[in-house]
Amino acid sequence: MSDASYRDAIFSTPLDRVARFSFDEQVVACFPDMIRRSVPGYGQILGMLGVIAERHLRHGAHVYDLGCSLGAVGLALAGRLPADAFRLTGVDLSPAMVSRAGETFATECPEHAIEVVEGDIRTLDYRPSGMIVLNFTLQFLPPADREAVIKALFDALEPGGVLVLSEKIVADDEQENAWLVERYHDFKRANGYSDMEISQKRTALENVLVPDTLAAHHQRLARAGFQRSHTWFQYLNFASIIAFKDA
Ligand SMILES: Nc1ncnc2c1ncn2[C@@H]1O[C@H](C[S@+](CC[C@H]([NH3+])C(=O)[O-])CC(=O)[O-])[C@@H](O)[C@H]1O
Ligand SMILES: O=C(O)C(=O)Cc1ccccc1
Repeated sequence: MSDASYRDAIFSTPLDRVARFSFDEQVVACFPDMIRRSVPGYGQILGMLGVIAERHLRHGAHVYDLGCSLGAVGLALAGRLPADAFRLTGVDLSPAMVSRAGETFATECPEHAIEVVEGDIRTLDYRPSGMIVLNFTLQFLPPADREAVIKALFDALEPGGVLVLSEKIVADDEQENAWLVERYHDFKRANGYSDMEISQKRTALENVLVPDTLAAHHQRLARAGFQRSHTWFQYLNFASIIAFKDA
């Protein structure tokens, strides 16, 4: 398969009926462009994941990248840490994503111990790990399934391990939320998306990407057993949390 990446124009023509958003071949082909133009702070978060791994990961520990898409998290870690510093398993439900990610690691960082597996993070048999990353993935699980996954990740983490959870969020306060969503749409417009693209994608994501509040995330992490969790990044209605399992 070609590794070409295209500009995201998926919602640029008027559709009679907007289908539910899915991570199919069409999305895979333009995914790097889509996520960079649609997720405020995406590049900054990736850069910081390498720094967090340097600080918190025991040498040689195992890392999970859950909902790895094209492998951006693994590439960010491999760009910053030597090959013997960690082993990584990327997991994704989309076969199109998994095959492209596997090819990318083989060409970009063949020395690093990185594997990609097709699987559902709700049913995976987790191995002990030092760091687990959910970079904009939990938001796509049905809300009722999220608690059990976070509990399973707490159990899989070794003492002293960290979970990094990046998510689109909704603010508790209605006015604050309206302002954040309006400015988020401005952000997309500034990145070249038309009003029609913004509106059709919004429809496609309804009931597919269901955001939680930051408070709901922190409470769920605490219920799962995490002793501490901090919001370390927020840019409009997108945020990243780090949660710690005591050593
Ligand atoms: N149940 C599931 N099990 C496994 N994977 C899933 C599941 N549900 C959805 N996915 C996968 O989660 C990924 C979410 S994208 C992650 C970006 C990446 N982390 C990045 O840092 O570039 C975020 C976004 O597109 O906003 C997709 O590849 C889905 O196939
Ligand atoms: O584009 C959006 O509206 C988003 O919320 C971000 C996003 C990015 C990539 C796939 C799905 C959602």
